[in-house]
Amino acid sequence: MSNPNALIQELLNQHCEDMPKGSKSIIIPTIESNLSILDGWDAPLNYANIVKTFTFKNYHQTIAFVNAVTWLANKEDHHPKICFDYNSCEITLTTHNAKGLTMNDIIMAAKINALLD
Ligand SMILES: C[C@H](O)[C@H](O)[C@H]1CNC2=NC(N)=NC(=O)C2=N1
Repeated sequence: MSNPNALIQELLNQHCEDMPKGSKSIIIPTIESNLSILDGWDAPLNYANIVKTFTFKNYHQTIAFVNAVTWLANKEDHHPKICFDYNSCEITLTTHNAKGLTMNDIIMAAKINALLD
């Protein structure tokens, strides 16, 4: 088994790909092995999506993060659901065109975590 940092770096080196309508979602073992290296991300809804809640000190920090995530989403053309409050932000990733999870969601999760490194 490769070291987690190398696997995360591999994800960070990748970019989201175009997923036409009807694209296949990834299988549960692939989701689980990636989640085991992605700090804080869970698949609570029967692997339909992955979710992580980030917490911050105040609204300035929260919206700076939200702005960074929206910038990344447009750059990668893969758009998460973002719910935020004064000091927290819940990100939900799924691939609408696959009606489930694809590697785009895994890549985005790694890139979102890296925003806070
Ligand atoms: C045409 C465009 O690339 C697609 O509609 C993209 C845009 N962003 C997307 N974001 C997400 N989360 N799922 C998609 O299927 C998706 N499709």
